Amino acid sequence: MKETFKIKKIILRQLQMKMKAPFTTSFGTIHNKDFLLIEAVDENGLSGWGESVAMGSPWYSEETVQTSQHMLEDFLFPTLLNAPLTHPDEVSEKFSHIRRNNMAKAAVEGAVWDLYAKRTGEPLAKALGGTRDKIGVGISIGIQSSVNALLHLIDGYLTEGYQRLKLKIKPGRDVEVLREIRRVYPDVPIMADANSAYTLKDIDLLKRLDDFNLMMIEQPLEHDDIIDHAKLQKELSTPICLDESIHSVSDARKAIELGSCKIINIKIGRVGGLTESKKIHDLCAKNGIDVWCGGMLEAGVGRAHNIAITTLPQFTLPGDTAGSSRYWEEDIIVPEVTVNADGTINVPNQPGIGYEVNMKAIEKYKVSEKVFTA
Ligand SMILES: O=C(O)CCC(=O)c1ccccc1C(=O)O
Ligand SMILES: [Mg+2]
Repeated sequence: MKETFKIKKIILRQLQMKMKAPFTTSFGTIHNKDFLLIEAVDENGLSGWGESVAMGSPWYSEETVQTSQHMLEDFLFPTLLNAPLTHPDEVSEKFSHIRRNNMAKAAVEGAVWDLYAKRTGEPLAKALGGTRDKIGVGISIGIQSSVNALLHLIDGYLTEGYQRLKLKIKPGRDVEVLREIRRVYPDVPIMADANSAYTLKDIDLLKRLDDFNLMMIEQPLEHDDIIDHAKLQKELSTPICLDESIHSVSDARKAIELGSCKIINIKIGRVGGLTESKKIHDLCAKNGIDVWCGGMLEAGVGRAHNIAITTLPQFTLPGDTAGSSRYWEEDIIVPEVTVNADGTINVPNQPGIGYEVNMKAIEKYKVSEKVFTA
């Protein structure tokens, strides 16, 4: 019989960390990262950790730090506290009567996965069915004030070893920028992420992107669309990757059926957790759809979860999980995440997420703290 366990206490901390450099996408600029950290404690006093990726403002998705806090405090924690569990897959089942709010759900589900793996004494990557001991990573670079500034950044990141570049684009900062970057770097793997900045009216411009031998174009059209993306994919030779449009394995199935994309970016928070991420991964593996792990400018706890999920076999393309020092003066885990000269990250083999939380750093960046008990 499987051992049952219960979450007896949850500590919810809000943190604010200043980014080393502001990060600009087509939807806006992020200077400070506001987020929630969740510590779920079992009957033995063992803790599991999760991180919410909802931002301060609803520009990438509808969730914010405050809406996540509301969902967690008023709906998700009460559902979970004291409920007998045998496996973390049961968490998303318990949450299934609550619509959406995937980032809030994923944050606490991630804490339960970490706790479960610590209880069984295995790395989270193994608990998830991961098979790699290293993962390949690229770098996502925000929109810069000039092409020269972008070239300077690219030079540094390629020297560090990152395996591919993801360049953020928006109308007016697309064809010319990519042409210039391709001129200097004819062979570097490059992808472009539009964060929904275009519509089908821009089809002629989007077709010109086929000239740049891009690995993919990520989420060119509306955040909730899969129909127009299917029309666009028929017109482009560059593969379309969906990010914002995919919230569940059911969304993924429909997008694949329609031909809306050839690649899916899995973000644990966007799809409601690790269990749903695994389901999307398995569906993509069956259908020959390449998968990679997207990033949400995570601090160390979220970064560790991204590393763990990326060890699954269908994560065939480099992800956005860069090293801690790309974002932070000081991260909230020990050791920090570092990237090898060949653009890989070593997957930790300690139990759970495999990194210690840095309580001193957490105290330093903490804005508020609340404790919930069964
Ligand atoms: O964490 C990273 O480095 C990736 C950053 C990134 O591209 C991103 C950051 C915030 C919101 C959306 C996105 C995105 O992938 O679209
Ligand atoms: Mg994206």
